[in-house]
Amino acid sequence: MNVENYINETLKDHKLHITLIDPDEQTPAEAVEIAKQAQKAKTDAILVGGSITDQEELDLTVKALKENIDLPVILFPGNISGVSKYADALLFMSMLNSTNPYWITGAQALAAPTVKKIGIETIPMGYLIIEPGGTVGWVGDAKPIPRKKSDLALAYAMAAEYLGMRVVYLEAGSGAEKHIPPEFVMKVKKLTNLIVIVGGGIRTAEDAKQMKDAGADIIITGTVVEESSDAYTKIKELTDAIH
Ligand SMILES: CC(C)=CCC/C(C)=C/CC/C(C)=C/CC/C(C)=C/COP(=O)(O)OP(=O)(O)O
Ligand SMILES: O=P(O)(O)OC[C@@H](O)CO
Ligand SMILES: [Mg+2]
Repeated sequence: MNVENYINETLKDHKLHITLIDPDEQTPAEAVEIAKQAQKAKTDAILVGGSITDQEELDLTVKALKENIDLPVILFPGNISGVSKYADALLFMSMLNSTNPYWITGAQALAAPTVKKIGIETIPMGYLIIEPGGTVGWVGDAKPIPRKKSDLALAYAMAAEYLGMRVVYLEAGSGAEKHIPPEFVMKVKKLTNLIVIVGGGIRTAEDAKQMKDAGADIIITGTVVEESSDAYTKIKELTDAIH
């Protein structure tokens, strides 16, 4: 299965909700339980990654997910340790507004030979950090885009498209108090042909609907599910708003 085709085909019918699982937050068995609930609640794929990733834990988690669920498993690498041969695809991402070349092209070069060896599908993606930016912004030495400066995000997104990327991820940071302003999504959607992913601080059906109405193609949630005692009900609330 080609994951990018799956995304594009699904988009002909509805916008996507993707459940983010951080392999460092639970055991592989617990990750499978969450993913099963997410699948039952009709999430469209599972994203696996975190700002700090132990490669062995990642492999065990991805392997367990692939053996037990029927959804695409996509890697969201926080560093070169975020690559696993068991996944279906890898977001081959560059943090375009980092101040440190390591996060723009360095990690990518270091990971490339491994990516080639395992032959995993890669999806070229521009990763943009918007205020507050959270742990990811701190780890990635980002210069977060101010919440009032959506034009800056648009300019970076247009550059991402001209560089040949097919996806842009507008990130407020995991657990952000507020998700990104809808205006960011509207502008990028209107003036590029990129698949627009949004994440960070999306917690409720209302949040998700606001992002969907602004034009987001893929809505990612991680923290709400980590914090919820009933993953199924929480994800169902989100997928109902998005689909
Ligand atoms: C292409 C390859 C192999 C690597 C690129 C690596 C890059 C550019 C990383 C950017 C910087 C970074 C730290 C990204 C992390 C993205 C991510 C997986 C976030 C999700 O993690 P959560 O678990 O939600 O967040 P916390 O870790 O903050 O809990
Ligand atoms: O954990 P949340 O706030 O859902 O954020 C998800 C993702 O955008 C983090 O990289
Ligand atoms: Mg985490």
